[in-house]
Amino acid sequence: MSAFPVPPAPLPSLLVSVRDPAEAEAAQLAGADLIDAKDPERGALGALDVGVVTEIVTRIAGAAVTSAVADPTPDAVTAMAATGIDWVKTGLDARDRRDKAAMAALTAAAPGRLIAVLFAEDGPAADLVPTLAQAGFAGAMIDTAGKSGARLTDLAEPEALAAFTAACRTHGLMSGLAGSLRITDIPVLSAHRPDYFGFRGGLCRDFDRRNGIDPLRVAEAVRALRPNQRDAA
Ligand SMILES: O=C[C@H](O)COP(=O)(O)O
Repeated sequence: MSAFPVPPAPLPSLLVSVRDPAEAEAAQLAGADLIDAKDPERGALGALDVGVVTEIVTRIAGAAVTSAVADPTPDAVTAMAATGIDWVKTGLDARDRRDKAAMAALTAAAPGRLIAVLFAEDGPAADLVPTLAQAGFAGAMIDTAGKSGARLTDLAEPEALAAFTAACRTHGLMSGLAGSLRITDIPVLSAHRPDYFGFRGGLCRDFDRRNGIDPLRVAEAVRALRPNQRDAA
């Protein structure tokens, strides 16, 4: 046995998607690690106006890490990066996944700060990770494109998720898992060791992602992520 204890693997962080500064503040105060600006009325990857994102950045004021969705064009990514957000997320659909030049143009618009959002509906993603790393993405996550039916766990086999997060670790990319997750998914999916879990609907009133964030559910998700950690208060 080693004389030195092996440090435990870092626990996944909690990303919560918010639509405005009030939700951002509520989610941060409830313990979210990563505040993600997104318009839930506009599907999986609805970008908010840059003015609203700037207000969210100002309201959070460094109390949590921030991210925001941008449309998949260099101009949109540049504009979102200029808000002062930490990370910019942009979707890569099945066609975008094959276009290396377009990927490089996107990452050049937010060097070191762009996260690729892949969709579970497009199939396994592990094989794409080396290409994403080469194109300059800082991270990659899997989400679901559809937000009214199948969840991540319906669309992706555990082996595919494990291969994806492992490939991200190998290639130095931050990894995330999302897609109509519920708090009860956390213990099961934690086995894949993603860097973060992305939530919206599962932390909203009535589990409807168009409703407001429920801070009690955010706090419950934090407890599920850190079962051995006592509340700070
Ligand atoms: O980035 C994460 C998404 O906002 C997750 O949304 P959802 O939990 O409603 O699928």
